[in-house]
Amino acid sequence: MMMMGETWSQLGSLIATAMFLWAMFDKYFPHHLRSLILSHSKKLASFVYPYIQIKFHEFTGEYLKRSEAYAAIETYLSEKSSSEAKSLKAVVVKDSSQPVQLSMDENEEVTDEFEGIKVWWVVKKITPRTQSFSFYPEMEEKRYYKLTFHKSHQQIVCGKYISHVLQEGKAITVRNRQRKLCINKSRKWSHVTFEHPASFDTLAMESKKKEDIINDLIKFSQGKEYYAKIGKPWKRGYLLYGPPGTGKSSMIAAMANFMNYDIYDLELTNVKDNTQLRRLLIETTSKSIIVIEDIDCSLDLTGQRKKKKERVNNEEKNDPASKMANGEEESNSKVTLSGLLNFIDGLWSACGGERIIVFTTNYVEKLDPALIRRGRMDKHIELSYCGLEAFKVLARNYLDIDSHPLFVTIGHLLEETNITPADVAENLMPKALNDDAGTCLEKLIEAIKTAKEEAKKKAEEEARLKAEKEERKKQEATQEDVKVKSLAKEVKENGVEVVIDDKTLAKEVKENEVIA
Ligand SMILES: Nc1ncnc2c1ncn2[C@@H]1O[C@H](COP(=O)(O)OP(=O)(O)OP(=O)(O)O)[C@@H](O)[C@H]1O
Ligand SMILES: [Mg+2]
Repeated sequence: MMMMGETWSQLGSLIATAMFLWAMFDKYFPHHLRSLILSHSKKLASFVYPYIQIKFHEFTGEYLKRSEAYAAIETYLSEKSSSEAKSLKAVVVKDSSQPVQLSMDENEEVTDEFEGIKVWWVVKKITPRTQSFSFYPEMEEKRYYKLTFHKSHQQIVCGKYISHVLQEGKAITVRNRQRKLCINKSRKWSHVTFEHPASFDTLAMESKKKEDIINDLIKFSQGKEYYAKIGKPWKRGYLLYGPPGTGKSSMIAAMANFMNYDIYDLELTNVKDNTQLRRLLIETTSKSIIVIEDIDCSLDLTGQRKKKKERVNNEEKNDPASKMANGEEESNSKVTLSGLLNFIDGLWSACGGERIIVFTTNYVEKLDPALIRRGRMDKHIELSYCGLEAFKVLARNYLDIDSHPLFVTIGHLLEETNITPADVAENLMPKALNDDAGTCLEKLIEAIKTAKEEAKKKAEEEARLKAEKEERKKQEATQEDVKVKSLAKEVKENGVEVVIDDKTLAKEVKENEVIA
């Protein structure tokens, strides 16, 4: 069967040849007569062949780079090709969840419709006339897509349809691509396929909070024009904070899966200096989440780098965050707070666009306010201990149940106890083959009771230590008071009339002691 677009195309070529022959007779015709004939012949051609053709070549430019438009068209047409074209070609696609993409073979034609307009696509190949050796034989064979449409639709096709094809082709590529989890070991990013199964459905937290985050992400992903309008780079910062095991890392994975983004897990201690940090940033692609986990532990980001000894005070000695911030963690990094701030919202951070930056921390109060102020970290999300609503999500995930008589007891216990979703999840996992939901819930109840008991003991112990400390302070104060009074008495007895209040005297006595 003769193809519609092809028939017109051949007719067009015929007319073009005729026009060429006319032009060859150029010199035999006087100028005014020649232009008259040409103008009429064009009208005739347009009347007989009222179609326009546009070619999209596979390789373009000086360095014969594969055209993005060609690739987008190929992807866009791949679904239509597999249902319409009789001869197909398998194209291997890198980093895609569909590693083989079917595309139409040479001279195959597919039809497409857009706003009631019919267009025809055909793929053509030009083989070079001279047979010469080439390092890139695939570039020697010049392929192109030819789009044919009626000239009355030129405005819609050139204005809307082509950009629709290119956008949709790119969107399909993004949808099908395998997402990456990138890590910075040395100066460069290396990546593995990102396959974390977490989703907002499996994330245990209050539904209102979850909805709020999802809406925020949707708004961000649709905000290209909005960000351009308000003159801000298209990026958003999230600060996730809360105790260990409350789901901060799981939330990042859920965000990446929801947005279909890559993850760049930035290990600041592996970054040599601010210049390297900037370079790593430039190498990130758009549609990605840049993560800095445990930002409080990553580096000393206090701005002014104080001496270690100055900063350590006794109360902080056992705190893991301060241990690392004080340089007990081995790191040769010279990344500074200002370098990091520049990374987040300096000029370089705007290249690429559509990026989310996430910081996580267990100790939000230890972070420099400049680092997490709104505008830099736009949304602060607290992930906290497990409540009844979060527990129900975990029960559905782990036990496939939405209700159970024991839920009431668990609800009461969770109200009184601080237990992380990680601990709840661990206790919900069946330990033996014949463990049913009831058994798992009972085990969880035991675990919460134990946690409650431990917390009570810990609180009692802390209260005891506090009381002891206060008692010690009181005793010290009394001793000092006695000392001051006896000194005052001594001064009086020795006949020296001193009018001095106790506090000033105590201060003087103390200072004298120090000098001695
Ligand atoms: N909110 C949650 N919803 C679902 N699962 C959770 C949640 N919180 C914790 N978990 C479970 O506990 C495990 C540990 O959680 P996750 O690594 O996300 O905690 P985190 O807050 O990042 O902890 P850390 O501060 O130690 O990095 C997860 O693999 C997941 O199975
Ligand atoms: Mg984590």
